[in-house]
Amino acid sequence: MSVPNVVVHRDADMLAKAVAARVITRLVDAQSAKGSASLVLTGGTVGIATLAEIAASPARDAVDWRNLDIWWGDERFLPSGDPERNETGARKALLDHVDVDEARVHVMRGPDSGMSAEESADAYAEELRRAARPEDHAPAPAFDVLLLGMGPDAHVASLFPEMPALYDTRPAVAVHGSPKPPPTRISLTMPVIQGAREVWVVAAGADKAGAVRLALADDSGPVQVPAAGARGRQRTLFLLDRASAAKIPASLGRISSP
Ligand SMILES: O=C1O[C@H](COP(=O)(O)O)[C@@H](O)[C@H](O)[C@H]1O
Repeated sequence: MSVPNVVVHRDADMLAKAVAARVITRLVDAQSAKGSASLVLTGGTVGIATLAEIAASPARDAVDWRNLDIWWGDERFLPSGDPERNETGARKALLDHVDVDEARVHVMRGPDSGMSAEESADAYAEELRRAARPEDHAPAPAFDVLLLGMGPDAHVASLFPEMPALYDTRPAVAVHGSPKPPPTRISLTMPVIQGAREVWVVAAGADKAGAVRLALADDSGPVQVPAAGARGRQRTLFLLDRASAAKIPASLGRISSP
């Protein structure tokens, strides 16, 4: 697993713009190297703002959108089209504006599919297994970029502190009793997150400062601090605004943009 690098931007708006530019560059590089790329989306405030900035970027069509697999780190278990679904936010902000191949948009199904949360998680786990290649050495693809938002409680995806999903080794799981509404969710598990080539944790706002500090502390464990387990195989980035970076110890290296 890689050691996190921290990059701090002026504010949430600049953060979303800068992450959007990074996503575009990383996808273009991956597609140049191997023809296609994979991107895992997150919900949440900065996550969706980043997608809107990708859509607004003049460089957005440098990405070959049809040669991209799109996955989600988590989903709120709500019917298709519900405004609280991460999928709905992602479609509105980005996917409705670019020429994606629907067959490569891997949504986590909601209750309108007729599936229970467990069945939906199992179906997603199966889809991940089918997409994994032998060189991934895992029951899920080694995603090029896996984006994660983070809550003030340090949750990432729908992995909340101390909850059973944090011990699960299946690729995807149903989460019940989420402390953040809605209570039922589907989430990738920690081994799948840690199997991604690059994990980028994106956070903004003073309410996240304590969680950011804990997520970067050497002595935090992922059961109490799920974001402390958010590490990629090759690269981990914590992409922050100044407010969320305010409690990081001065001794921890970081790059600050103007
Ligand atoms: O519920 C969720 O929350 C987190 C963080 O959201 P934010 O609004 O505090 O940025 C998000 O990463 C996750 O995907 C989502 O389902």
